[in-house]
Amino acid sequence: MTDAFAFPDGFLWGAATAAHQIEGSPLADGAGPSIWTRFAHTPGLTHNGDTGDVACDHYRRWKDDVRLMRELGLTAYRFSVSWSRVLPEGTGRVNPAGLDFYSRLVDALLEAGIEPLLTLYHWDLPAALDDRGGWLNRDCAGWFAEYATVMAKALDGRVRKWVTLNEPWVITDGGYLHGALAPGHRNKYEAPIASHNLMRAHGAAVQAYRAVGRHEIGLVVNIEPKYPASDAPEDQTATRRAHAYMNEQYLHPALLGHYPPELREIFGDAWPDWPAEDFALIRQPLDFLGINYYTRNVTRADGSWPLKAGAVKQPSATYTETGWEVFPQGLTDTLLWVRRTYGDIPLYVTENGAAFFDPPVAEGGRVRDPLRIDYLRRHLRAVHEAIRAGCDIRGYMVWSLLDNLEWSLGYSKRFGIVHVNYATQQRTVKDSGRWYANVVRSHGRAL
Ligand SMILES: CO[C@H](O)c1c[n+]2c([nH]1)[C@H](O)[C@@H](O)[C@H](O)[C@H]2CO
Repeated sequence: MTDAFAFPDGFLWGAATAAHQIEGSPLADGAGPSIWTRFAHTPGLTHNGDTGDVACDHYRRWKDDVRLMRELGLTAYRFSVSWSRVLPEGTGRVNPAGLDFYSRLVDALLEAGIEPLLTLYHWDLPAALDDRGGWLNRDCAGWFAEYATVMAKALDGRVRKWVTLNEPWVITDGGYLHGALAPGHRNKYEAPIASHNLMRAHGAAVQAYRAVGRHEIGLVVNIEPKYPASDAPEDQTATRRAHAYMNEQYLHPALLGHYPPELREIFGDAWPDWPAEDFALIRQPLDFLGINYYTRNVTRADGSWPLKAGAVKQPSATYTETGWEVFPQGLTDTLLWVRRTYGDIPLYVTENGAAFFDPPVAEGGRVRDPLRIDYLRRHLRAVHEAIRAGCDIRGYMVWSLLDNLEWSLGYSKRFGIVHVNYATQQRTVKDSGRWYANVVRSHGRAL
């Protein structure tokens, strides 16, 4: 086996999931509802009316799933905590059964030699806090800090890698600007406020963690590199606008202490003058960044609201079931851009994967998913190229361990390296899962 793809010692090989997408039992044992409990039970808002009431039944099958991770040889597992399972009203009263679920999960991971990466917020805000304004209420920073303190006191030491938010861009663009995600608002004036408050909450949670925790905390952002469709000035400026809106809007305040100027141009009178002290709160020293990468965007100027920038389909490219171009070079470009722009902060690829149409489980329990193997192989090679170019990349989490609830798309899209039969909850390791296990075993050399 060549050392062409030797990865750094200690590089973490993992898989990622999120509470609402896999756990099920959203109201079990004293848990409170989240905005996704409400959103999915609102007719017409999710594919087929799919909800997270059962999902992958991970709340009850977690021991089997940890066993599965151990069989795959994973050395890390990124998961999220359901805030309203632990704090049913979002603040105040702690639900011991909720905290105990995550404590037992973490102990089982450690027992299996798997490093937990814990995401505090992966989109499932307690409904009780949404009733108080949710991310539109500046008090959310204090609510999130209180929740971070509860979790750090309970788990820090066993959990040594913490993430505050998963993808503030998707939370805002989906939940407050375009309305495709919970809480389903479509409001150009609300979006910047929710977005800014999310980042204030991120900063407050980092401060709260550091008052209790002794390990590492970071932020996870989705980055979609933008490539101009032409040299035409309007396409160049549209590309710049899209890049600022999706890729700089969160890393700039978190790491540089200011927003890119294009945001005022995009939102116009909907972009407030933020209090200067907010940026001191938002810009907290971070131990790492998590980068979620799926695809790129070839961008041209168009009439879309409010960005006036849209994607140009690439005729010769392969596209996934979610309509995303397969473009591994974009991952290398992204990782190098982050290092160039924000310095040598340690990085994890905290999500990367693809939904393809998977055939049913064949006789003998095989799921042939060659397109996913090709996608993962090419993207892992792209990670290695960035490492060779000097990026300090410390781990890779495939999205996802299990087929799961793809938010508003319901169960129609399968990202897992393990197939889930939702009727029987039978797990079947796909060919991509066996392939990934071999890559992990060889520490990347089998790429
Ligand atoms: C816009 O793509 C984002 O980077 C993105 C893709 N994904 C995500 N963020 C979320 O973090 C996951 O919960 C999704 O299940 C996953 C697959 O859609």
